[in-house]
Amino acid sequence: MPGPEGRRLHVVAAVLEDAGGRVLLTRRTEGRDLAGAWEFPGGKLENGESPAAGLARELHEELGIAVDPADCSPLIAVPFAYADKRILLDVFRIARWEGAPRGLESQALAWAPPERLHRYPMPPADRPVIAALRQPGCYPITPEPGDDHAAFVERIERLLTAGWRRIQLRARRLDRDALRPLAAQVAARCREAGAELLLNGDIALARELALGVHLRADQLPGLKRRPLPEGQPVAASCHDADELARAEALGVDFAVLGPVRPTASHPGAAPLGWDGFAALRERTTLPLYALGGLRPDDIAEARRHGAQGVAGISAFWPPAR
Ligand SMILES: Nc1nc2c([nH]c(=O)n2[C@H]2C[C@H](O)[C@@H](COP(=O)(O)OP(=O)(O)OP(=O)(O)O)O2)c(=O)[nH]1
Repeated sequence: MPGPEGRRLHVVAAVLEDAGGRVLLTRRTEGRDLAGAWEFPGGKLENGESPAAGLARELHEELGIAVDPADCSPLIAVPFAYADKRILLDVFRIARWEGAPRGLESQALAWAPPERLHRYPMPPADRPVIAALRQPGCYPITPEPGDDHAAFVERIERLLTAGWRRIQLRARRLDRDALRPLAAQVAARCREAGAELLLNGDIALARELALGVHLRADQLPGLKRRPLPEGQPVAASCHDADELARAEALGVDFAVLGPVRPTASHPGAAPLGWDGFAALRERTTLPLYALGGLRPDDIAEARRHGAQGVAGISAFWPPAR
């Protein structure tokens, strides 16, 4: 593995979507790194080029299309360490272009429906990009439910009305018998709204109620395999490289990494800062939510550091009525 001092290549890549929402992938040709893998079209930035101008150049050279750099909007920038190099995979959505894409370098092209993207063998650095395209950008976490469960459920409904589609129910002070009916009620509301619900920590209850589970970091060493089948989401809370490696080896779907900033809920924890977050991001393919003193409008900054989005409690939870 290259050390942190190793040079980082700035790679720009494009998400081009057709009228039906399909995404253009190109296949890496023989004789290059990662030959045969499908990828987002693009390439290495040249000295002095702005990312959008470099991407327009690459798309013209590789696909014969004309793109105005003003039509490139940032999606996510993923710092990633391969065995022999470090890259920043800087991905942009392209709002419009002129010409029909053709493989001018003998590369195969495929228009992939978004729900099938994960079936194409792609470089490891692309996993968080696909997550940013397909998965919710925010992951609200509930505070403790307290005694008034009806008021709690009403606030969950407001989270759903606000458009959040992936929620963690975090009720560590309720015993399982008290949690079961509340979790079942919240799960029913989430299902109606087409939202995912992950239960903090309680694998057995998640299994019983067919929910997802969000694993605490201290649960990771005791698990030998992913505790729920594919299709039932599994996530993990992580704070360092070891925990991320454990979560990835278990096959979790995504992780929450923090704290990025100081936070009232974890006053003793040393904040990672965005640079610390990005350094940990380099060593894992897991889609990550950044956590710790963040708000929904921090999503653009989170994506500049390789997170697909932000998670949090207080900035998401609606006020009492
Ligand atoms: N274009 C593109 N490159 C990607 C993606 N994901 C990913 O890890 N990469 C990596 C592969 C390469 O190491 C680097 C892109 O560089 P490049 O396309 O100029 O190709 P290369 O390193 O093989 O260099 P060369 O042989 O063309 O000179 O970024 C992706 O989705 N699109």
